[in-house]
Amino acid sequence: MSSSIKNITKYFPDLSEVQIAQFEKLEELYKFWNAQINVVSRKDIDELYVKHVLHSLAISKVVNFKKGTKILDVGTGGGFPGIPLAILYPECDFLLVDSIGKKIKVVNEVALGLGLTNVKGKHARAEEIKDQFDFVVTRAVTRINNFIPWVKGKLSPESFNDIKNGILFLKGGDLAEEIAESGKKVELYPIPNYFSEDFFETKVVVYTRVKK
Ligand SMILES: C[S@@+](CC[C@H](N)C(=O)[O-])C[C@H]1O[C@@H](n2cnc3c(N)ncnc32)[C@H](O)[C@@H]1O
Repeated sequence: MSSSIKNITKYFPDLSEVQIAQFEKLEELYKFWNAQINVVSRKDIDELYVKHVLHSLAISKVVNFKKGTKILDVGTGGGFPGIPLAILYPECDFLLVDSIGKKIKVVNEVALGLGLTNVKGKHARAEEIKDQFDFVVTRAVTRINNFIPWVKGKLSPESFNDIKNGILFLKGGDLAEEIAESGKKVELYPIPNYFSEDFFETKVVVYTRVKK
C-alpha cells in the first residue's frame, strides 16, 4: 500500500495550501524526531500518511468540530490523533497529554515545526488534568472501562457541535467484550465507510457520552 500525502488530499480535497504544506512537512518532521525518540514504529513510519494521519482524521468523519471546540487527546504519544486533527481544525484548541515526557517533547517540536499555534503538548497523566473540554480523543491507550474514570468531569456539559460532547476512541479488532464490560451506550463508526484503504478493514471510531 502506498502512503503519501495523496492519501490525505484524496479524501480531504478542500484543504488550504497552508494545510497541505503542513501535512507534507509532517513526514519530514516525524522521520527526523523518530530517529531520536521512538514514537512511531520503524515499520510504520513509511506508512505514516495512512496508518497514522488518515487514521487520526477518521474522527472528523464522526464530528466536524466547530470553531472554538476544545479537544483533549489522552495518551497522545508522538501526537496521534491530536496533531493531524489540529492541522485539519486550525480554529479549535487541542491539549495533547502523555505520561512520558520525551514523547511530549516530540509533540511540541512537531507543532513548532509546523507553525501550529492551536496545540499544546503537556507531560501529565490524564487523571491530573483539571480543565474542561468538548471532546476527548484517544488512540491505542487502554480499554474503555479503564479510560472513562480518567476523564470523568472533564467534559463540558454544554454542547455546540452536531453531536453531544463525549469521548471518541480509535479502536480496532473485536470490541464486543470491551463494550459490554464498559456498560456504556456507544455508537460505532466503521472507518472503511469513509476511506477505502485496506488497512482500515477492522478499525472503528467508538463514540460515547459521559455524564457528570
Ligand atoms: C500505545 S501508545 C499510543 C500513542 C498514540 N495515541 C498513538 O496512537 O500513536 C499509548 C500512550 O498512552 C500513554 N499513557 C498511558 N496511560 C496514560 C495516562 N493515564 N495518561 C496519559 N498518558 C498515558 C503512554 O505513555 C503511551 O505513550
